[in-house]
Amino acid sequence: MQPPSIRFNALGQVFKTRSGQTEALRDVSFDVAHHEFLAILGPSGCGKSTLLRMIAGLLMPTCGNVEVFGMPVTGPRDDIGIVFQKPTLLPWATVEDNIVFPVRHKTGHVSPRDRERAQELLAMVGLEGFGKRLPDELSGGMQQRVGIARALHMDPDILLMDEPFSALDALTREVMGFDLLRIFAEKPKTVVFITHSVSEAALLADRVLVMSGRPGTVGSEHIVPIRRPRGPESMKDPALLELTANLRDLLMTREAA
Ligand SMILES: Nc1ncnc2c1ncn2[C@@H]1O[C@H](COP(=O)(O)OP(=O)(O)OP(=O)(O)O)[C@@H](O)[C@H]1O
Repeated sequence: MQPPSIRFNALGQVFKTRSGQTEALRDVSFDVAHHEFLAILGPSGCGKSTLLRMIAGLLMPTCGNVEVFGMPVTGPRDDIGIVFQKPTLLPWATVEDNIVFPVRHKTGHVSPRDRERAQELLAMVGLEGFGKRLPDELSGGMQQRVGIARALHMDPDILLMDEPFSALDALTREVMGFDLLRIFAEKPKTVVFITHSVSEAALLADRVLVMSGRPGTVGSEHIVPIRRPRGPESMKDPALLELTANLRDLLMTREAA
């Protein structure tokens, strides 16, 4: 069996600010298995984004540690891709140039193969033929697809997604969820996916962590009891509906607390 891709060891995070200190996370321990899709749910401010930033090496924990592939994280790494709530594309660069931006940033040049791969990824995210457009010429959903293609371009082993669909309308969001299922079925990755949508978490993930807070800690974990491949019909699966109802109850209780 493969060792876990990500491991949190008794991790804590205290932010010190001019107005005092905030204990954002306390004693967080969990693993994310190789090619597991883990969704994280939890009340606002319980530290979900903070967890992602620590996996990505953008923030160091104040106690405990986070390991990626068995090594403590000490800084940003190339084998982790990140998709944020907003795609933050360079407005003056074409869609294709945005997708190859990380490789240009890392190596200083872009090869014909890099451009070919950008085209393949555009097709994969449903944007074939849009490579020469500027971001402003695309809808919010299309821009978010470009952000996903950019995160996949360096073929990262781990993909971190922080509420990637929260700025989208409900229908686009649902379509993007099904697209993600297809993309990861073609090319499995270890994914950590933060969302406030219970049904999105249950549809996409192998396992759902529900955090409680604050300080945030792991409240409970739930295996998603439906098989892959998944699609629109999975939304009607009684096991998924039961899990969704349970998660919703849990979150309501936690939000109220
Ligand atoms: N750089 C920072 N400096 C000070 N406090 C911070 C910083 N980053 C996060 N925090 C605090 O840490 C706590 C957790 O924040 P975080 O953004 O991780 O929560 P979250 O669960 O992702 O919230 P949401 O669901 O609303 O996006 C919050 O109380 C936040 O104010």
